[in-house]
Amino acid sequence: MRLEEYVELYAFMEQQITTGICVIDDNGHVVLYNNKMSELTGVSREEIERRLLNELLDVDLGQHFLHQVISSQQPILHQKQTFWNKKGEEITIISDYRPFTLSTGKLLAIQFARDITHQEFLMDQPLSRYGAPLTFDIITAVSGAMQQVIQQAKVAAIGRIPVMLVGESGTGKDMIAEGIHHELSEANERFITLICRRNEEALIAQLEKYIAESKNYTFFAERIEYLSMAAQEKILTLLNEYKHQGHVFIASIGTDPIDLIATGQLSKNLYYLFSKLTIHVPALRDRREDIMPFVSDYLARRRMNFGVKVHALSSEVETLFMTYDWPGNLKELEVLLDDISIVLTSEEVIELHMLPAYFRWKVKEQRTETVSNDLFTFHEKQDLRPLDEYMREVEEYYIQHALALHNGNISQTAKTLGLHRQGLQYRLKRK
Ligand SMILES: Nc1ncnc2c1ncn2[C@@H]1O[C@H](COP(=O)(O)OP(=O)(O)OP(=O)(O)O)[C@@H](O)[C@H]1O
Repeated sequence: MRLEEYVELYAFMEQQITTGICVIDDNGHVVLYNNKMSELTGVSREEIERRLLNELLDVDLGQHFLHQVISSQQPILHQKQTFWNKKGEEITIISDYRPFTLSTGKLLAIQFARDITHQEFLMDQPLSRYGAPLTFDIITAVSGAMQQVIQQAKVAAIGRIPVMLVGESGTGKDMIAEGIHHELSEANERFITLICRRNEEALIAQLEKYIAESKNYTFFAERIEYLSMAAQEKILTLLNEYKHQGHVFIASIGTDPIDLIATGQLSKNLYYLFSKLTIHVPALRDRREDIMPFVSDYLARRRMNFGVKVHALSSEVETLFMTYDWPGNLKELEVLLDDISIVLTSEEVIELHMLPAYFRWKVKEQRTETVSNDLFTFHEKQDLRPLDEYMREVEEYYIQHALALHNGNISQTAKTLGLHRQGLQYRLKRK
């Protein structure tokens, strides 16, 4: 085939393929953007070509990764992202980012984005970030309190007892529920998460479908207090109706069940049905011994999956981690480590200046008197960070504050901040 014919064919294929493709050059300009990518982001090709990617996209479609690939010349694979595109649609993709050098020496980075929005919607549970079944071995449980949690969870698994997991957000109740599923005396067909924060009609339909099957399932109703009373009563009826089948039922709540019942957020009868065994999962601040083992485990996974060298925290960072209160528990620690590691290449130790500004602010807020100013002043060149990165951290901090002042009410917060509700939701979720 002649070169021109090949180019013609290539152009056709590039626009027909169902993988989103975005290519940037080493100046951050978008040099190729196919139809599928436009469909995913809601931004037209004409709008985007020859412009700077981060100028155009309110959508963080992995600019960090594209820039990182250009500078490191190393591929980054299998990155899952959920975002709201310009048309307000929730999209989930899995991307590979690869470097490419043209014969002219020009450096490019290519993103290949696989659209898994539909599968994600149909899936009963979020993709496990461990890439392996979530057994008890994966859970960090060095502290006596967590060892006891695992012990109780194993008893529940052996006896196939309904369990209520009680604990703050981010303590890993979902992992314990899945751990129980993998430890069952006789294996169940599947672990099905009923996400109570989403559409409750869909949730009831999902439960109705599976519960009537002859196969045995493990149902995990995550944060059951988010359901309306009517939905809770419906679940209760279904569970009673099928209680003689071999299904296993687990539920979680975020706070004390007695308070939830008193405030009308939790059905007393549903609570009794689940709480043959109630397991309290302690907050991270009450089991600080689990912090460093979790960090070591996280860094080991990072080294294995991304080929980075990081293996430790500096003593200042370790002290900070051990004294901070972690209101978002292990999930907060994990997200922070994600944010730090995304920019790591050859560094071996995480130093104080690598901590994102939003985290320094949070620490400062918690302990205004005790924290040294060093955390917030940028007097060394190495403390400076790219402006867009810094501004995003400021933005996140500001939004979190505004939300707290509005008691978590998204509509009111969005109004105060002059954003559409969807825009605020996108900003909250892109973390
Ligand atoms: N003990 C743990 N060991 C390892 N990872 C943990 C542990 N606890 C939490 N994590 C991390 O935090 C995530 C769980 O956080 P998640 O917010 O889902 O917890 P949760 O208690 O189920 O919260 P929610 O009440 O919001 O449903 C896991 O995906 C895991 O990555």
